[in-house]
Amino acid sequence: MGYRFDDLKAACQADWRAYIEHDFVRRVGAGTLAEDAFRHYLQQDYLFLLHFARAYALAAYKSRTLDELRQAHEGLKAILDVELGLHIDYCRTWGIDEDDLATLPEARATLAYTRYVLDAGSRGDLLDLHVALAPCLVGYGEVANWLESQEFTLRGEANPFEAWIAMYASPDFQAAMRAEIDWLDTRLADVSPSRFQELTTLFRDATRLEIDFWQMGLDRAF
Ligand SMILES: Cc1ncc(CN)c(N)n1
Repeated sequence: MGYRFDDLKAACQADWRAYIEHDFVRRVGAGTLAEDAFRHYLQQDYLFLLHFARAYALAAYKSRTLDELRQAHEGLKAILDVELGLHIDYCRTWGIDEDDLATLPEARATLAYTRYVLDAGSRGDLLDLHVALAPCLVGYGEVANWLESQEFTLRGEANPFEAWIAMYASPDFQAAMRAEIDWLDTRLADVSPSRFQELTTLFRDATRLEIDFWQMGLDRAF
């Protein structure tokens, strides 16, 4: 019997729930997050996305087939042309312009998470890299779905974070999340128990670094 993406989540259930249901996320849903905490998060997320674009470029380098190269190219385009573009527009509505973004100091949580993923991808193969990237892509899709299912979530214009939730609940983002899960399900089906343990460590570490990223926003930490 092969492994699936859900087995990775099941192996790190407590960390995964702590990530998806973090206080930062709850306050975004309820519309009660302090504005300066959200602004700090948005600024650091710009730096995060730049490094994640590099991770997709690394996925291209690690590719062995034309299909894998195309997949890496699509991932890179999705970050550069869609998510980063939306992010820059969205930052503007929060009073942060592109020049401010270009000169931001990098917080430790941003540094730790992004370099961890790039290192995991450099040392390992394409599957290691995808597993290290999965909490990012799959996690935010799940955060949006979880918020949409919660009674405390304030919908519509009354919630200052509505557009942020909508971005990750959008059909495009959800489709990208499902495609990533399908790809991981196919790859994980063939791995041995010891390889699955190695991948679980990567997945757990990346999930814990996502938790630190939310906390960095709440604490306005550098
Ligand atoms: C920290 C973080 N993790 C995930 C995502 C969703 N791509 C993001 N924008 N920022």
